[in-house]
Amino acid sequence: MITGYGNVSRELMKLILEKEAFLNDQYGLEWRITSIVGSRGMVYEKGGIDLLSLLEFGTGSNALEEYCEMKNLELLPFSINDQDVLIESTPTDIFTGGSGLAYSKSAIENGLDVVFVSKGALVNSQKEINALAASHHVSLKFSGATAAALPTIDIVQNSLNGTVIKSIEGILNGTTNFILSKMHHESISFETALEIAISQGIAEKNSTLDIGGFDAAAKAIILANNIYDQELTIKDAEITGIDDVAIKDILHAKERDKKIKLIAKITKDKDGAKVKVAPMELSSDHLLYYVDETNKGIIFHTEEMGSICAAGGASNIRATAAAVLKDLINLYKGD
Ligand SMILES: NC(=O)C1=CN([C@@H]2O[C@H](COP(=O)(O)OP(=O)(O)OC[C@H]3O[C@@H](n4cnc5c(N)ncnc54)[C@H](OP(=O)(O)O)[C@@H]3O)[C@@H](O)[C@H]2O)C=CC1
Ligand SMILES: N[C@@H](CC=O)C(=O)O
Repeated sequence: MITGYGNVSRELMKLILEKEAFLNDQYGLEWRITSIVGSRGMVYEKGGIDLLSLLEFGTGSNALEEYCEMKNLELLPFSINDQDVLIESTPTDIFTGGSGLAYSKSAIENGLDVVFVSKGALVNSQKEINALAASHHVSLKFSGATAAALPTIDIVQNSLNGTVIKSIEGILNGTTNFILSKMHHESISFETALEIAISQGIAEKNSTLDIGGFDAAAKAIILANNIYDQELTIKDAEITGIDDVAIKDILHAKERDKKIKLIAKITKDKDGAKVKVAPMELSSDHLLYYVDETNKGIIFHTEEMGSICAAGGASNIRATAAAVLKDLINLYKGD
């Protein structure tokens, strides 16, 4: 079941169709998507939605309505039927959790595992969601909500088990990194670079979430809450976006072989974890200096393993869909 039929969900359908044989051969997995929920209602077909036909239309409720018309179906009110997993991909509401919170709670209460692409539910209510999931014996995955194709939470939950993570710093938002890179390397204006990011489908529906640093903060909060067992929300983060970064600031940094990057920092002291997002000048001895365009990067500073850096995982809808597919595979392989 999918909530939110936008760019990412549609790309996921394409991936599932393209990789159908591979998923079956390699992992013994076969999925049927029986429900897709848009803001105007839900398509439900017990035997599975005809993805090839649906892909003939665009995205959103218009596409769902056109599909229903073609198949002689009605859009139904949201309900959960016989599904195993929800992929939550509605627009992120970082201040209240929005529809993503309502859909995911309802899914968990009905025994579905949840793969989060949106961040609102987790940023607002991670503890409540974790407790609900535990009481209903379901699993949660959220790579899509924690920088998608850039591995972050997977590293924490696998590669860093047993270590003390002292602090984290990262470039967690592709849109702002793209804008800053285009300004730095090509002297493209802020506005033009933002338009390109929007046209590529990587900016949030409300792009002030990217520009204002809220999206990076949301991802950092989800990581901080999971790593340090905290209950931070967006109100607890100190956030400065790139709104006030002017081309003269970029050029001033460039003259001194520096780059301005939007950096999210997670620190922990005796009072708990703190999240801070702000534009910073990085010099070329900083690993994140080399993370350009829509790429992202993260450095975990650990007590036992030193510093571990992952970089790449460019923000784009195919890479995000692939991160969702990875979560689905990791949920069910070996079942
Ligand atoms: N794009 C990206 O690269 C990435 C996106 N994400 C996250 O994934 C989520 C989806 O992103 P993306 O696909 O780009 O966004 P889109 O805006 O393309 O898609 C979201 C879809 O949700 C639908 N929608 C809106 N309100 C509701 C509602 N109440 N119930 C059901 N459906 C609703 C909208 O269609 P309609 O209203 O017409 O039904 C829209 O098509 C976001 O939360 C984003 O933060 C995460 C990682 C990367
Ligand atoms: N808007 C985000 C994409 C989803 O998380 C970004 O630019 O990285």
